[in-house]
Amino acid sequence: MSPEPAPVPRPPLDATRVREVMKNRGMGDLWVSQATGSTNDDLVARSKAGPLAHLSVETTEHQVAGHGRLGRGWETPDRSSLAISIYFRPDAGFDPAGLPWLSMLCATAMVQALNERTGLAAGLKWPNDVVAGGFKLCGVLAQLVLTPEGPAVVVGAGLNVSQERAELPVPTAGSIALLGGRTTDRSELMAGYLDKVADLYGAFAAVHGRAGEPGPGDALSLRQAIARHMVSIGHQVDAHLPDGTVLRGTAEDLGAEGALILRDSAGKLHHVLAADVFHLRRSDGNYA
Ligand SMILES: Nc1ncnc2c1ncn2[C@@H]1O[C@H](COP(=O)(O)OP(=O)(O)OP(=O)(O)O)[C@@H](O)[C@H]1O
Ligand SMILES: O=C(O)CCCC[C@@H]1SC[C@@H]2NC(=O)N[C@@H]21
Repeated sequence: MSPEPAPVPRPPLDATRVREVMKNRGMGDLWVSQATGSTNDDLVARSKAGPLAHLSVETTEHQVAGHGRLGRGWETPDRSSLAISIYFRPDAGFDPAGLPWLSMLCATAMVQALNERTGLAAGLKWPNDVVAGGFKLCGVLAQLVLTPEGPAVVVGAGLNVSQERAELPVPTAGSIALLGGRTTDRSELMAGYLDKVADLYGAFAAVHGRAGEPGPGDALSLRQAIARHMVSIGHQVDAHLPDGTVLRGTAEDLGAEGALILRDSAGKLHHVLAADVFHLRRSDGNYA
């Protein structure tokens, strides 16, 4: 009989390491709790209680009441996954049209960090999921917050790191450990993710109004940086809409307004907004 595989170690997060990256990238404060309901909720509450520094971050070792898109739940077991929420408050005021972009920006940052750090071929399942090997590794949730200083955004990412199969809630979910990723070091993964968020934010700010040195190609470069990682492009997909109908088409590109551009069988183009999609699935039955 072969011995049971050794369980993946689950050490505590090294907050010093994460803080160092945040300091180097000019980010805000970091709060780490042992357990909480939802890191998004915590950051929203903080932002309403007093001014927060732009790019402040909330994380927890154990999130017990995480939430996902459209009111779905999100499971983040103790030390085996990451729940990271980031506060975005552009100096020049936040244009709410930027909300889907911030969500896609964070998902893309996670894709880039996973590709570099774990060696997994991660991709973006538009609008807000990060997948690898046909499994969902990470989900992203952006929330608009009305703070006393004006509108701001909290974007939370939940990353499955070292869960075993039985610890994942649905068959379409995967973890870095299950997929054989090179590292399950949550501190490294978190630092890598925040570093990529800081990189991509420059391109976002050029378009959506934070003082900076926008280059003329920045609007395009953000869209291209995101589109490059979208796994649906070139595949036939079914967009399940809130009214129960399904729009089927080949995913062609990411539109200027953040919409998925689908071409139906009659050749007609449809711009589908994230807010209008209940589920996006490949028409061939594969998850991603
Ligand atoms: N740790 C987790 N990993 C993956 N899925 C999770 C996890 N915790 C909860 N879930 C839930 O499992 C379900 C998985 O749905 P799935 O992501 O496959 O649907 P989806 O339509 O692709 O999601 P989305 O609306 O985010 O695109 C969702 O309800 C999701 O919130
Ligand atoms: O796939 C989804 O529907 C999005 C899941 C988002 C989960 C993250 S975990 C950190 C943050 N806190 C929450 O309550 N939700 C997000």
